[in-house]
Amino acid sequence: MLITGAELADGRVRDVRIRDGTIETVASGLDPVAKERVIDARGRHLLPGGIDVHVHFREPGGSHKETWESGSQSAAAGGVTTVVDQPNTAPPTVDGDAFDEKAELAADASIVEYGINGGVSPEWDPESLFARPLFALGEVFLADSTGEMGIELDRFESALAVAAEHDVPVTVHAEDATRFDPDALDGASNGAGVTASAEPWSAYRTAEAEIAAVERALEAADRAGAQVHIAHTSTPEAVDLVADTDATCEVTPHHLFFSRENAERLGTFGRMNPPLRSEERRSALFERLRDGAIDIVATDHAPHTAAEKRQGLLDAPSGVPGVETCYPLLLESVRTGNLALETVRNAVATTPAEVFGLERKGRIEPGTDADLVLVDLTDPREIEAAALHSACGWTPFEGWQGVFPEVTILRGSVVYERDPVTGAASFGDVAGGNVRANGPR
Ligand SMILES: NC(=O)N[C@@H](CC(=O)O)C(=O)O
Ligand SMILES: [Zn+2]
Ligand SMILES: [Zn+2]
Repeated sequence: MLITGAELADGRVRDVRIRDGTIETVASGLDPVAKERVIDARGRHLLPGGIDVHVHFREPGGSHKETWESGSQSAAAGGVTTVVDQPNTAPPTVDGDAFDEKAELAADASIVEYGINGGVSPEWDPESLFARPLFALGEVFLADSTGEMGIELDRFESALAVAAEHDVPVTVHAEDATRFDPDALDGASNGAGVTASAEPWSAYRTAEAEIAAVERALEAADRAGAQVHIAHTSTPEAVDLVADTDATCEVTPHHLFFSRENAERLGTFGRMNPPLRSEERRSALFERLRDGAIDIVATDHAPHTAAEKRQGLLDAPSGVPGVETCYPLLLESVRTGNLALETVRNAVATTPAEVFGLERKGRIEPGTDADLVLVDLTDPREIEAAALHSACGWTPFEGWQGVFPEVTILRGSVVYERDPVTGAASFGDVAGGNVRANGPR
């Protein structure tokens, strides 16, 4: 395949030749060879496929919310070519058998590359788990969230030690439940079918609870000599704590674009852990992304059905979908001049690949996997749930603008294409693989 005349994130205009799933040449003036598919990319940008290190595709056990098929289609349609699935499934991915069950589902249905994380719980079996090609350990929950997998500090410290021994990174859900404010939930509307404001949820799961948990997680990781990555960091204070260490952090699109000021309108669709923060913290978080102080944007794609979310605030599950709207929302911020394109490319692809050791991914260079996204930065579209592919059928970003992929390519094959005229989506006959498939770590 030859992609001609594409602009790269650094502004160079290049032709890119792909052979056997790998980028062979990035140069100017390449001519097509016989029978080669040519994609004329003039006027468009070619970016590395997104690497979303934090998704919940819900299988096994939660396929009414999402499946590997629907979740990976949603990823491909949003320009994401590698996802990392979290362990709070049913059964939780806390032993070798549960890993194997999930790995089989992913191998059968995922149209993007995937990593499968191992989980930590009182029942976890590190021996059988670490005998599998784990992507990472985590998210390790320091407070309960969906799936009630919260663990105590001593178990966290022993998990860090095992992970360090196996040289496996650890992703941490850092909230300290002892610093939640349960009084904030008094009187929270719990009427079924009432989309109560999410505001009490933000008052309950306080910013201080995140900051304290991040501090403790960083100290424990330092003591254990483990590589730690802080999941869905929602406060600038926590980002700054991480910046002072060799740990890494991620922020989600919902914490970059929504704040407590949206809690009323979103109702229970705005309930997630950690919760929405103040507008002041949101804008400070966005500023840190703009200034390159945030390593990674990951979505914490956490679909629940609309019916599940339409319960009262105390009963609705936490979490919002995001894998299909992440790259588009960030590219819209580039189009409107709020983010640099290289910042977005780094946060969505290059840095996740570096942090998690995916040497062949995240960059458009000879010798890397041809995981690519073609976008027209002059052509934003309205985000509509009906046009998205997650099984949950809704998005908190309904009505927002996003720059969506025209073509998504996985290891040299077209995995997703949008008809330029009708906008209809088509998915290629492509199977994603386990990015740690080189056997047990
Ligand atoms: N973020 C959420 O609010 N929910 C996530 C779990 C998690 O990431 O805590 C989920 O799996 O639903
Ligand atoms: Zn979490
Ligand atoms: Zn999560």
